[in-house]
Amino acid sequence: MDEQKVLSIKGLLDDTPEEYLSHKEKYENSIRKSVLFYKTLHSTEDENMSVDEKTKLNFRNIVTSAIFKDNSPFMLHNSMFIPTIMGQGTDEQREYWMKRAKNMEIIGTYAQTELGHGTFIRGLETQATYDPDTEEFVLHSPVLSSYKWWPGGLAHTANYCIVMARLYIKGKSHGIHPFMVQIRDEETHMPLPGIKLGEIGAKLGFNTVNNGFLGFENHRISRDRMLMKNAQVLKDGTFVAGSNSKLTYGTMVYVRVLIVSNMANMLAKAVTIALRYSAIRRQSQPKPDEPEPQILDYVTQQHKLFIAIASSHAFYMNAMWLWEIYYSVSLQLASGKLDNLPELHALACCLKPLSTIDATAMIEKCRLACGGHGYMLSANLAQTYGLATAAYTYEGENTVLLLQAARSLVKAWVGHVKGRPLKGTMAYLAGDSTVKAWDGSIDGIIQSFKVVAIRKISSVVKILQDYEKSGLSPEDAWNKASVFLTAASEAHGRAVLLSVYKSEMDKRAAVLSPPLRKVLLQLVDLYVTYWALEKVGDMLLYASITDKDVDELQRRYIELLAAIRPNAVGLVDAFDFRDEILNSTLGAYDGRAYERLMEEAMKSPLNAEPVNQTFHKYLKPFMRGKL
Ligand SMILES: CCCCC/C=C\C/C=C\C/C=C\C=C\C(=O)SCCNC(=O)CCNC(=O)[C@H](O)C(C)(C)COP(=O)(O)OP(=O)(O)OC[C@H]1O[C@@H](n2cnc3c(N)ncnc32)[C@H](O)[C@@H]1OP(=O)(O)O
Ligand SMILES: Cc1cc2nc3c(=O)[nH]c(=O)nc-3n(C[C@H](O)[C@H](O)[C@H](O)COP(=O)(O)OP(=O)(O)OC[C@H]3O[C@@H](n4cnc5c(N)ncnc54)[C@H](O)[C@@H]3O)c2cc1C
Repeated sequence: MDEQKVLSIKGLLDDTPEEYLSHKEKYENSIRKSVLFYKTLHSTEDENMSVDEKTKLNFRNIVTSAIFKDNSPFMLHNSMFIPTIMGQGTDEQREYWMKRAKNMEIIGTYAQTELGHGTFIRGLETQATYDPDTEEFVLHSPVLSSYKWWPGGLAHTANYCIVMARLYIKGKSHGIHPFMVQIRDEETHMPLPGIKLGEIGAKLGFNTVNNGFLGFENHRISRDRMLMKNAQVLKDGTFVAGSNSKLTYGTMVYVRVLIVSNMANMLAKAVTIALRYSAIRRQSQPKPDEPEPQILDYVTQQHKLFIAIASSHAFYMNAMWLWEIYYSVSLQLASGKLDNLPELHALACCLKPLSTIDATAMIEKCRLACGGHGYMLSANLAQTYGLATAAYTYEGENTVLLLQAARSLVKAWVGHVKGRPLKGTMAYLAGDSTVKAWDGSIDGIIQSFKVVAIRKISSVVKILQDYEKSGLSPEDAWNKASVFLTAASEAHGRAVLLSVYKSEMDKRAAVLSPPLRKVLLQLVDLYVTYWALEKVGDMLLYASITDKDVDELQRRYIELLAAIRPNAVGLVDAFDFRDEILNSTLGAYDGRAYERLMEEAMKSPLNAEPVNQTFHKYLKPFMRGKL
């Protein structure tokens, strides 16, 4: 895909800033641009690349950033509707639906969350009752809380959707399964009979994604609309269970992995904006006889921003590593081999939360590092924050996912104590849990993070066991210990993030030019040292670091900031975001932030006239005491 070609399409980029459009106009404008973009995508698509690959490669970098300061109403079509057909449909269903979906003959979404349930999938109330007489499913929303609520594109855009509903056959529940449901007429786009649709209203962000609600009133669909790769309903109503009920949740694992790479992208955008602005912004005069310095020369500013560059690299390396695991587990699942699914699930339940927690916090720090101009919507930092912070919640709320990971860690540890071998990314738990002496090397610090994880996991297992010995039920013990369970998962996630970033960089270092290797490894050192200082309490408690070692670490950290400073602008330029994609008055490549701020200000509708009509209508009479 030639970005130049896409970005040069007339009408893709806005003349009127989206900030000055109404809620309805924003949506309508997004549809207009999404259609323009997709027409380009299809007109220039390389036959060998699947649309899914193309949209994954390009959609994220161009559509969601360049022509939207928000996400597209088509977002769920690519990120969940298509992947669910691929992962949950039979060969025949895939053959039929993928063709229509890839060609954009239909637009879909993924409707799982309900007004009353998001996290607790087993609590979903939308019913799909099988009628063997007509070989149909009857979809019904029995109560208000069972209305689907949140799915992107559901309100006015999609005409099909994957509905996750509770399957009933002869009065018996068979759990949650995916159903392909047409929700709007393909010609008139009117909601089909028995289907209530609407938009859920304005949000902190995602205001062009068209998140909607969906209620069913005994709406009938044919039997072949249940996606039956993992479980089947035969004509006579016989239910054939899948090898693992959680295979139905496969799309969520896929998206959680996607989110890690998406956070790398979001954070890279934000730090490019903030760092470039910090290079052109001059402020204060620490030295009376010298000009105002670039704010990038303030070490506090470097402390705010350089970790964001390193974190984007770390998330990217971890995401690529996780994708490899995802694809290999997916191949194993296809051949019925399920034993690596729990580890993939646990990994995704660690890395999705940590990457979204860190990215959200660091994007906000990028905004704050730009002072007043960072508060302008034209800087595109607030919107980037809004997009990133949504990922804390969607695709599995972070606390809940960290608790899921804790389930796996506790099971692994209890098994290890009983002599069961540990494997994969949890194998290190069998390692030495005492650090003889603090080894301030990067590998030594990473080892210390592993020791912290081992110690936190083993101690929370002890807490659980003590609670149960005291008479608490396993569920109550789990809830009582849950703060420390999430802390143990975070510690495991940190150890994974650090060790994968280091090892993936070491693999690549050999092929890098010496100057590039030096700079990129400085970022690894900065990342590891930053987190050792952030988690200095854990280091003191579990990793036998002394106050002298901490002092040394602090000095090393400051030296690393100074070492990175000369390459800081080059490092964000290397993310290679076009100005149209950054979509920011502060982050443009030419550094003309002040001129762009003024240009954008003049686009405010209020600047169309020197005196607003409210002066004569309200102010003047008021000020003359005549109101
Ligand atoms: C910029 C644009 C382009 C890129 C953008 C990138 C991404 C954006 C794309 C989409 C985002 C936009 C929209 C968002 C969509 C959504 O949010 S869709 C809805 C998502 N909803 C969820 O994720 C719900 C979260 N809840 C759950 O996953 C489960 O309910 C939970 C696991 C939390 C608890 O379920 P429960 O049944 O109670 O689980 P148990 O604790 O009993 O565990 C049961 C066992 O099952 C195993 N397990 C659970 N989930 C999975 C899984 N997904 N895969 C494999 N295994 C799973 C679990 O480990 C337990 O096993 P054991 O019993 O321990 O052996
Ligand atoms: C921008 C956005 C887009 C979305 N798009 C879609 C979409 O396209 N399709 C779709 O189906 N859904 C979508 N969602 C919904 C999303 O998946 C849910 O919001 C998410 O799964 C969280 O569920 P919930 O909102 O019910 O929160 P809850 O689960 O009600 O969480 C509320 C609080 O309860 C806590 N909590 C809940 N359960 C537990 C537990 N077991 N232990 C401890 N604490 C717990 C949570 O930690 C949290 O603090 C979207 C959400 C957002 C914000």
